[in-house]
Amino acid sequence: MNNKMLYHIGFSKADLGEFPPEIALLSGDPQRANFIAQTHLQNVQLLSENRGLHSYLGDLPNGKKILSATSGMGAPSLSIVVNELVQVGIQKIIRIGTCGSIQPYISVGSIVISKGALCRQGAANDIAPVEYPATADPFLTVALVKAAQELKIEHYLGITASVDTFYEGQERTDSANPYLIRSLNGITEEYRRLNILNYEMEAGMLFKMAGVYNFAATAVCAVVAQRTMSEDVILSKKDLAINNAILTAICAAANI
Ligand SMILES: O=P(O)(O)O[C@H]1O[C@H](CO)[C@@H](O)[C@H]1O
Ligand SMILES: O=c1cc[nH]c(=O)[nH]1
Repeated sequence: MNNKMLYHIGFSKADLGEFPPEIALLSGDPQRANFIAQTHLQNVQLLSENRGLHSYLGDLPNGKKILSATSGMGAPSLSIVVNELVQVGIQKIIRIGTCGSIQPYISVGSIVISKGALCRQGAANDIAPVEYPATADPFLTVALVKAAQELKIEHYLGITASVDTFYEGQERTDSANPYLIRSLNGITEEYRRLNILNYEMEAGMLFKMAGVYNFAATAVCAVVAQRTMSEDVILSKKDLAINNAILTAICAAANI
């Protein structure tokens, strides 16, 4: 570890000041990283906007330093960002994402906290063998659950399916691709029966990296689609769901 500027995230350890943060809140969407910083942090400093990977340094209301950063979409982009965040000293990562529920009882607007992931992500095989477990840090995960309980936010704790594609990999047929390969036909129903709660595209990679690099990670995702009913993202409830995930992560971060 040194003070070199990291090529993709666009800042160095030295930019994090005398008391650098241990925790990063990691959003797929740069606008979410910005919103978290502007709405929930104090003394906010923009670190970089390189390649749309917006990163902000700020303080939680209790004074704890924290990063709000962007992973981009999918495992390859997340792997680059997380590698560089660890190089600048980050030791705990909470992914704040969006997801599609695949269980009929998990509605849009609620949140899913991942205790582990089925990792169907090609890039993750560069980190560890396919059999390597993609598990969340138990302490960070319990902190998320306690926060959701305290805030009275509807939440579900369980296993997430992390896949590489939003359309084919999540068995969407309302797309430009007229053909879904046979191995993906029926995959959502199979996962539903295997007690998997939701689809998203980063947690599995994050959890495998955490195991191999030896940092702590967890994930909370806003439910923005209900895949037992429709393939669509429900835009009218998206902000509510995302706010629920953010509030939960901020409260948990203050307590870890
Ligand atoms: O909202 P984010 O954090 O990007 O997460 C989800 O949204 C994207 C797809 O729309 C994927 O990155 C998926 O994991
Ligand atoms: O259905 C969804 C919604 C958000 N993100 C996903 O990956 N899938």
